[in-house]
Amino acid sequence: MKDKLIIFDTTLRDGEQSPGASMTRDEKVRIARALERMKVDVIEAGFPAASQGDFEAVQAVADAIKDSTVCGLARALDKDIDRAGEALKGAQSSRIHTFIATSPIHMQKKLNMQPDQVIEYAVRAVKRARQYTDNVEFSPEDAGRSEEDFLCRILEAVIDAGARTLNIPDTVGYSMPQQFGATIANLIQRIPNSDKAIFSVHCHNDLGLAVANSLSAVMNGARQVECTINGLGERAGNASLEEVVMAVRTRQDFFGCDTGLDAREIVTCSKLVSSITGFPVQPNKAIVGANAFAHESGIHQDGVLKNRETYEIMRAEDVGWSTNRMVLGKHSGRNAFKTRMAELGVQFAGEADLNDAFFRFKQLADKKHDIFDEDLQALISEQGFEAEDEHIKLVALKVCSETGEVPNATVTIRVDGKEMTGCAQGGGAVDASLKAIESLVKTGAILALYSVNNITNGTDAQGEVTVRLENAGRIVNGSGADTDIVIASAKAYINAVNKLQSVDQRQHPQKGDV
Ligand SMILES: CC(=O)SCCNC(=O)CCNC(=O)[C@H](O)C(C)(C)COP(=O)(O)OP(=O)(O)OC[C@H]1O[C@@H](n2cnc3c(N)ncnc32)[C@H](O)[C@@H]1OP(=O)(O)O
Ligand SMILES: CC(C)C(=O)C(=O)O
Repeated sequence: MKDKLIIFDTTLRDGEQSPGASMTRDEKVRIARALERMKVDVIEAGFPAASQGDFEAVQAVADAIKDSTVCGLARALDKDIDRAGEALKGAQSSRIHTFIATSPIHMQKKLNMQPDQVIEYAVRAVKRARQYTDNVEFSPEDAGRSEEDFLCRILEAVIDAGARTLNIPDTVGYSMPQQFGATIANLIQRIPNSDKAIFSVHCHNDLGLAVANSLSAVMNGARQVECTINGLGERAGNASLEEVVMAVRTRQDFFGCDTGLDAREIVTCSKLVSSITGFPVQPNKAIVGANAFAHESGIHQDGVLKNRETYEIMRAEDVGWSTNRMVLGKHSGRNAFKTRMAELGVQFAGEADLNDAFFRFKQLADKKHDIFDEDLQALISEQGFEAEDEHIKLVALKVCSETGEVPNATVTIRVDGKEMTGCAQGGGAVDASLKAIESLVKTGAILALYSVNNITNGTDAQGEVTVRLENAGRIVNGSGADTDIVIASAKAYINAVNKLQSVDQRQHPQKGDV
């Protein structure tokens, strides 16, 4: 039977201490419910003495949550502890978390207390908290910069006073993983009554080491980790819940313990916290970033298509993504391209067809950062147009358009292998270009419709132009796509002319007709 690692989520308390991340009572309840669905063991809902609003928020979370323990933070002061005790009255299972700083700098400069006085405050606070609940947690704040001997003294005293969880905070993110792990191991070994309490850690990310320090502590006997969704928290944040949980789960061989969390709720929780706080999740964030399970490069995509585990150590579905993603871009290869096309219902007749489409795809990918399904569909439908009786082809297009001047277009087309060039002016670059083409093909058709859709978003998006030509009762639609709207328009017009003339050819075949 594996050891259980308790997950103590402090998104609603330390997470809320991120400048700009404060939450209303109802928002806290919504997040708490999501955490409960994820089977988080302890939810630290706030600091009831901080304000009437936070008192009510903790009270509301305590009333709403049934399966997780609800915790409130309190300084080592009677008034704070009484406030926490009151706020948690309605909880099915409650915990009071009381703390006082133990580092020389905090004791001298902040608290203005002697070490013995700090121990007195701590013991008194734990005893008072025990009047409200058996479940009392004590934290020696700034333990990362505290003397180990003093930590041993104060922790032994608070265990005797009734604390059942001893949380060792690296309050300013100063510790190094090996050193922090050694501290945890030493405390467990040196404190005579340490077996009566669970050791916990609470690491900050000032040097980007919050998760590493937490995991090092787990390796050395800590059995509770305090963490937040998306790593939210004071300054650079706390250890990120999703990273801790998935590291321990993915490397059970290494840690020998696991959490009881339903990790499939992680992504939902992450999105909820991000939307409520307005803190976006960076795309390359482990586990919950948009790119965490996305592959763009051909070699990786090919590997993943052959066997997912070549480049994935977790399954996207196991943390709540619907699936992993193959992102098509300029680094992609044929295997991924063909697979995505098959998913879109496109089968290639043979290797030559695939190569042709793939070549056009790479050309597009060089022009455009993100290739979406719509881009691929446009690519294929264009390929379809070319396969039709396309005896007119666009060779070159030059447009002159400047303020105060009438736009001018020069177009070269190839008609049955013969190049011809024409010029025209127009009301705009598109108008001039279509008139220049018409001056060469002379369909006499009416332009019945012209529409532009940006296939995807962004200024480098592909534009898809549709034109409708009418001539002597015949109607054809043509379309063309390009990152340049004027070129897309010219392609669409020529596509429509090709269709028109192929209809003409079928009805009135005339050799050499343009
Ligand atoms: C590391 C952490 O994350 S700890 C949690 C941090 N979170 C917060 O501070 C958010 C909630 N805080 C608040 O709303 C306010 O700071 C309150 C209501 C708690 C206190 O407000 P105020 O009474 O105006 O005090 P203020 O914040 O200016 O100063 C803190 C006081 O608490 C004392 N104090 C700090 N920590 C503790 C402690 N653990 N136990 C006892 N006293 C403490 C300080 O020495 C200082 O006392 P002083 O005013 O006698 O010098
Ligand atoms: C209250 C304690 C656990 C804390 O938030 C810290 O030390 O960072």
